[in-house]
Amino acid sequence: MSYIDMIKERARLDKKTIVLPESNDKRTLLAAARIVEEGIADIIMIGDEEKIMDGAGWLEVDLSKVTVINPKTTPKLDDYVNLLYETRKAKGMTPEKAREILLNDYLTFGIVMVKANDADGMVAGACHSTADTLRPALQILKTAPGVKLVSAFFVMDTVFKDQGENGTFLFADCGLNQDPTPEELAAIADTSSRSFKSLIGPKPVIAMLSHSTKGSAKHALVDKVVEATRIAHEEYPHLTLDGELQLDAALVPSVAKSKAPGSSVNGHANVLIFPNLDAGNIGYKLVQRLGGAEAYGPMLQGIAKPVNDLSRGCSWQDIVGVVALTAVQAQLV
Ligand SMILES: CC(C)(COP(=O)(O)OP(=O)(O)OC[C@H]1O[C@@H](n2cnc3c(N)ncnc32)[C@H](O)[C@@H]1OP(=O)(O)O)[C@@H](O)C(=O)NCCC(=O)NCCS
Ligand SMILES: CC(=O)OP(=O)(O)O
Repeated sequence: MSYIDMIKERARLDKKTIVLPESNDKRTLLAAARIVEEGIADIIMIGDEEKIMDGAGWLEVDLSKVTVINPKTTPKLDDYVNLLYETRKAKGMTPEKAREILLNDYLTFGIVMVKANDADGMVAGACHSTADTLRPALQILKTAPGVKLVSAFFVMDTVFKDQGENGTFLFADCGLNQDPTPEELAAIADTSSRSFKSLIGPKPVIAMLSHSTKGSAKHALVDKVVEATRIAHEEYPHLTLDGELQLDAALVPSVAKSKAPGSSVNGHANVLIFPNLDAGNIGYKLVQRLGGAEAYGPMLQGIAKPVNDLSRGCSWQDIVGVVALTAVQAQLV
């Protein structure tokens, strides 16, 4: 069974309700139909029911089992206005602004539904930038208890079944934190280890990636990863983690032996922590587009409730996968 089929099976065991607010996006409509058909999650779409059903008609898909909420007609609007106002009033939110936002911004509407426990999670980003998708989620849902930093990871299901966890890896941060400090990189390694255990496999082996292996290059960029590795060892001593490592020293045992003898990673990394968002975002797209991997994400970790993003380049199948993963995250909240 493929990785994502296993995740779908887990999602079906305790069905959750996921909001897909981008009801004007064809891939989202196709995904919604498939998700309900396969029993992966119950789906709520936001918008005008007639338009959504017209779209379904054009695409020849059945959305009769999807719940549609229209912000303009829902009796819950006043409750949501109050919730958004209360959550953001210290940041200048007024009841009038909250109403205006909720009537016009379906992403924020979906996030407020999750905050109000009227849905278990949300997936969006097929036709919104990551910044526009994640900003309201961070502002309204905030971090999970005990977590300082939210970060974004991809589940990468590669064709290399003898590597990673049966070919599956976690890559972070590929979507949110642009230039994490050493402390933040160490924290990303820790939350990535937890995400790996909950979604991929029992034994995360974490590589702190760099263009240098164990001092082979000198530069401030290298110093940052060396310091992040030191902090990770100090703060999270239970992790199997090493750095600074080049990608080949992280993934190829023979290269690890020559470049980083004695490394606890030893060429068997299944969690790759990138030094910044340029490396992470370019890295995941290379593995997806030239390496033929399935890429599910950007998934958020460290946020209070599951809200996940998509690439604007996603397929409808990617959306189905991210919804299944979101439903499993929701089972674990
Ligand atoms: C997401 C992003 C827009 C947030 O930055 P921003 O718009 O400047 O927003 P701010 O820094 O003002 O943060 C907004 C809120 O989110 C919170 N926040 C931002 N980043 C956070 C993080 N990593 N963890 C936890 N909270 C965070 C802030 O504390 C702030 O909360 P507050 O308003 O209650 O004080 C920004 O990090 C970004 O653009 N990241 C890159 C996204 C991207 O393009 N990725 C590539 C494609 S995947
Ligand atoms: C994850 C990502 O890169 O998103 P987008 O392609 O939408 O910028």
